[in-house]
Amino acid sequence: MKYKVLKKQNSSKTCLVCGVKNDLGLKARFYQLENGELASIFNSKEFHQSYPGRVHGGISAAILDETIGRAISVSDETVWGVTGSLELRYKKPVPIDCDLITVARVTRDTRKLFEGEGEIILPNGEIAVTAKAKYVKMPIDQIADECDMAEEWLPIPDDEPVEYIEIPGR
Ligand SMILES: CCCCCCCC(=O)SCCNC(=O)CCNC(=O)[C@H](O)C(C)(C)COP(=O)(O)OP(=O)(O)OC[C@H]1O[C@@H](n2cnc3c(N)ncnc32)[C@H](O)[C@@H]1OP(=O)(O)O
Repeated sequence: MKYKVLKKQNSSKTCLVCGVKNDLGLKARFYQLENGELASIFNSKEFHQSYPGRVHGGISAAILDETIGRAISVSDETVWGVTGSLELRYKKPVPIDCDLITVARVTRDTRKLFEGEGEIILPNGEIAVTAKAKYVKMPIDQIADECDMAEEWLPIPDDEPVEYIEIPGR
């Protein structure tokens, strides 16, 4: 099924997952969808692998952590949080050299915490990895006290604007 993109989220400069200047990172892009979910897209590279040809489980954990954590911005972009817990189930190998879609949503939102779930979906529609995570809400200046957000948290120029995202298997 195809979903309309309502907004492309900002990215940071150096984050392992979204950092635009981190050449060894995933350079993932994050898109808010019309159905309230958040989708991320990244292309897995050889240097993300564990066994030959297979994305490292820690990389899958990282993309799920960030996609679920960012899903809170769909309803409130002033909320920031740090990961308190992350539980994963690795169901299928995730291949390298592949455009991978991760989709996430918030399942619980309280004054102090939010929880969410998400999955990495393979191009053939199979769900490769699922995760549930819990975040403790925290003001951004408490998470990163010496960070200048105007320099660190940037809109990404849209060379090729993405208007719709097809989520395989739906
Ligand atoms: C939003 C953008 C997406 C970002 C995605 C990526 C995020 C990251 O990678 S962050 C890096 C990894 N995580 C961290 O560095 C966090 C390190 N840990 C900490 O700073 C602290 O342990 C912290 C803030 C999680 C909790 O601090 P603490 O003083 O224990 O909090 P406290 O006020 O006692 O607890 C608040 C609530 O959170 C719950 N909680 C605390 N720690 C955890 C935990 N690890 N897991 C689950 N729940 C927790 C408590 O049970 C409490 O709930 P309740 O009031 O209902 O009992």
